[in-house]
Amino acid sequence: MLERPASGTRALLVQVDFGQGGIEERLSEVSLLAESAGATVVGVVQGRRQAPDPAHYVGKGKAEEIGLVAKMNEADIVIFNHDITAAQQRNLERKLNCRVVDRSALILDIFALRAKSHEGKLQVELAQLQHLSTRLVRGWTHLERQKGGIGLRGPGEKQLETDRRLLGERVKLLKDRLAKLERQRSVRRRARERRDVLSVSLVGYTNAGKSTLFNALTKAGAYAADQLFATLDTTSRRLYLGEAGNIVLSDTVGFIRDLPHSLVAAFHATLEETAAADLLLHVVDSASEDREGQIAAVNSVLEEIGAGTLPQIQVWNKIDATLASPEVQQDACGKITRVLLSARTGEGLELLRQVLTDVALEHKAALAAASESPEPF
Ligand SMILES: Nc1nc2c(ncn2[C@@H]2O[C@H](COP(=O)(O)OP(=O)(O)OP(=O)(O)O)[C@@H](O)[C@H]2O)c(=O)[nH]1
Ligand SMILES: [Mg+2]
Repeated sequence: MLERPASGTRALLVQVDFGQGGIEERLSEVSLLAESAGATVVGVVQGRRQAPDPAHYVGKGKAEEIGLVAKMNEADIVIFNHDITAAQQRNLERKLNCRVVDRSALILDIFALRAKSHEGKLQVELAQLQHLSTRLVRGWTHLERQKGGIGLRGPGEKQLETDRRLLGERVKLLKDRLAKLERQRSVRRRARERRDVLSVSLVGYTNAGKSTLFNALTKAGAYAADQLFATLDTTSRRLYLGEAGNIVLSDTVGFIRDLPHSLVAAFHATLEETAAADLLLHVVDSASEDREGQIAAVNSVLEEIGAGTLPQIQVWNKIDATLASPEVQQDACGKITRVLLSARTGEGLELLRQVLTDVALEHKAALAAASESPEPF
């Protein structure tokens, strides 16, 4: 449904500074997003504003500059690293004479490229249709207001109604199928819970190194790459920890700042699985300039999916790039807060294994104590 930038698509990036800071990091992130979608970045236009312009998002002069740079660099698309309204998109496309894509559409696009499992594909399609349906409605009201409905009645209106109805039917079908898969999944999860195995989820910003760490710990061949959203489907593996026995470790989809809401909604089953863990290992790219911003973005998605209060230990990954030493850090009460390691070189991996072993042993002891204590009735 959404047009996908074909590989080799020449993209011009637009980043507007509203005084929120971290512009360099935002620019390098959107470049990586564009490349992850298969595009080649041919230029960047930056601007500065107090607030978005209602009609064109950017001002008139800036729009002209974007048009010029796009033409000069033979750009096929202009990517705004912002969410723009359907009306702004239409106005811009007309003005720039070039296809315009916003940040949400770009992220949805990458998810569409990456989805492998049946469930993942259904979730992405649902998110795309929901993104589209808000645009149909918004586009409609916008035109209605402008032209008092004239020119929108008759066959055109019928077409829009039909599109909306078909869209609604497809959305309902997808939701039903996903609900069925979710029921099956919760049966599997209950079976796992009955075995009283500690379940640990790797969560974190996209590209932090979750899959690399997952592979290093479990020797599984999960796909790890220098791309955003390399992982979409949750993979779980048993991890043997000697005296503590087995735990279940899950590799999950990465988070990003301003994750499109339709995606969070469509992926809520996958995300809920994250929320069902006993412990979260929050993997952080400690070498990123935007480290603190990424940690905050991940914690806010965790809150959104009801996982904000789960026990969490941060794993500061990529210490080979920061030259820090492997280390376990604790707070004033002795609670473990951080493990510094490198999933790539393996430095500090043993420390993390030991931390997990201790948590698993505590979990076992707590379960044993609970089963020994008399039933409440
Ligand atoms: N220097 C360095 N690079 C690392 C380390 N761990 C992972 N990487 C690199 O970081 C990039 C992302 O790694 P992934 O494991 O795919 O990251 P992820 O968190 O699973 O990413 P998504 O699945 O896209 O959310 C890859 O290029 C890895 O090689 C590390 O310890 N040091
Ligand atoms: Mg991954």
